[in-house]
Amino acid sequence: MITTKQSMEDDISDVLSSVVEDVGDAVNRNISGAQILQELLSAPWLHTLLKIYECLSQFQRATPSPFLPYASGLSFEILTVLHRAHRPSAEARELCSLLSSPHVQALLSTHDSVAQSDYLPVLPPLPDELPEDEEAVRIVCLVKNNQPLGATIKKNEETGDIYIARVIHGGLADRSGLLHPGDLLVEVNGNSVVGMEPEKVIHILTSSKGTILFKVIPNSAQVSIGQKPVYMRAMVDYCPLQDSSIPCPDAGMTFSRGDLLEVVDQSDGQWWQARKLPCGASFAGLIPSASMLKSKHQPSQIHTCIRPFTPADNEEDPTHSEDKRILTDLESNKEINFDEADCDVTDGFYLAGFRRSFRLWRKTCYKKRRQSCTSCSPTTNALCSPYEEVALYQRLPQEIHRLIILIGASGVGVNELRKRLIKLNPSTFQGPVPHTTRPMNEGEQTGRDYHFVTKELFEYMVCNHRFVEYGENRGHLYGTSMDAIDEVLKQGRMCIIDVEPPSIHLVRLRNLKPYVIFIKAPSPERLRQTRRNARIITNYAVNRAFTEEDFSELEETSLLIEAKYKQYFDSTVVNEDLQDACMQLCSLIQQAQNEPQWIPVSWLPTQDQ
Ligand SMILES: Nc1ncnc2c1ncn2[C@@H]1O[C@H](COP(=O)(O)OP(=O)(O)OP(=O)(O)O)[C@@H](O)[C@H]1O
Repeated sequence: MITTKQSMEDDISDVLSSVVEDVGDAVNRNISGAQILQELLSAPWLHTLLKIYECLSQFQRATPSPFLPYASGLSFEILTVLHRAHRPSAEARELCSLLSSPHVQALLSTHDSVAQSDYLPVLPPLPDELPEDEEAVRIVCLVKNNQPLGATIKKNEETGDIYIARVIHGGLADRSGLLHPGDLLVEVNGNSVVGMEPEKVIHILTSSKGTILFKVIPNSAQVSIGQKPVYMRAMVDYCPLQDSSIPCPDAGMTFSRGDLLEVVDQSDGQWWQARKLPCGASFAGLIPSASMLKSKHQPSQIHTCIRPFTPADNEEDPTHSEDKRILTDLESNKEINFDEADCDVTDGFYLAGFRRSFRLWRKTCYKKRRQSCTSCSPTTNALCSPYEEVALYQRLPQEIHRLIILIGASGVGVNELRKRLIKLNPSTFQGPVPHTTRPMNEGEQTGRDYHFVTKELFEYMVCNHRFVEYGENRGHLYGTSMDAIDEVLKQGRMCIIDVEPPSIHLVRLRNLKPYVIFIKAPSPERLRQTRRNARIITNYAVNRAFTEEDFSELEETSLLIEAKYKQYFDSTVVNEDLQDACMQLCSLIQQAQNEPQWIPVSWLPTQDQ
């Protein structure tokens, strides 16, 4: 019967072909309507459909079945025979090496598992006495692998009941879909757990091997809402092992400032579940919620200045009161005017912001800086929100470029790198023209060398928060203004600035969307090797070689900046070889401008923009 049916299906297209033929004959005999039927039946789509149908029926009939369920055994036998051979041929040796390779053996073993339908571990039989009401109790059988179970339990002290407190996202319990927070645990592996201490239950769980059988009463109020992950940048460090309030330290996740976290569960007001990105772990870990973490971290007491404080900072600047300021050029042993140009022109483009006078105000003691240490410290700011919600953002071609900020310890090479970048492509990269209250020198132009302004105007700009940074040196004020940055960006160029780390938060603005690159000092040995012929500018001398004290201070400051501000860094470049560092910077900047990057959600364009 089946055979007849199959052969009928086989021949169905032949039958149809003959129908077409017959209809063709009918057309020849001028039978009405036959023409239409013929066109229909000879349509290519109908033939394609029939072909597919035939293929499917053929596949259904020829269900593949294993020729031999024990391919590994056969391979073993062959290998034994080959090993026994006295003088095996080249082919036999090749076969021997093929069959003993781990890949082939794994393949054969997989073949055998499939052939024997050995997909799952054999589960123990369900208990005989199942209650009538199936909904009342759920029997859950989980097969333990090397992963933790991924669930925490808690005890109701009044009733002695043990509940599932939390199911870790992506863990074994979560993937089973059978255990949920609030489920009442009745038995584990046949042991009643009612009234038992949670530690004892955990002991049963950890000491069980293979399968674990749970009897639970499902939480009837349970609502499973699939939460959309939220992405956060950690602004503080966290270690669950040092946190006595965490309900289960083993389930906790360590993170440090700057880490990107994918928060997958925020249903608990105190403990969230998150994964660190880029994602290595398949399951999440417990982290304190923002409010919880905030309550743990009280703002730190003292603001540490980033440059180590030296005794010289306490001394009055000897040149401060002098009208004519002098520096010594150690190479030529000459006294030089401190306002002497240290400028450059490349391809007709003027390199602004590299004047000695401008760079020197930063080197004056911190007491003369016009920033208040407490208000400028981003640490206090960061502690206000231990997580910063972020989202992927890609700049659109019509948008202005993101502001590029280089951060680094004094002397690490920030100015050198910035200058090299601008020289490399002056029509793309540019620095902002600084403001100063010092008088204009001969040959200088306002808006090119500096924006020369009156003290009153400078102070007015300060009051209106127009400066990213400003300071005083030898009686004159110097600063980098927001307007100067905007000017570069509006010209369609990429603005590259370097700021002192405490000023980062002042430029973390939606319109600038800064991309911060930390210029890191290389290892102590490489630092000394590479800077053998380098020259630095200090408060009293230009072109002075690095001293051992300079190197130590640079290393210390570099570490300090990294430790304190890394949550603001989008990337890091180690300035070992200048050319390499410059190339790395170029590629990072291109990525920042043209590829998706994580930015705070508060910087994302709003709908009306
Ligand atoms: N990778 C490097 N290899 C060798 N020399 C370097 C390297 N990077 C920078 N230098 C040299 O080190 C000296 C100091 O660099 P630079 O003036 O750029 O420091 P800086 O970080 O801008 O410091 P400051 O903020 O104090 O001005 C310069 O002579 C510079 O050419």
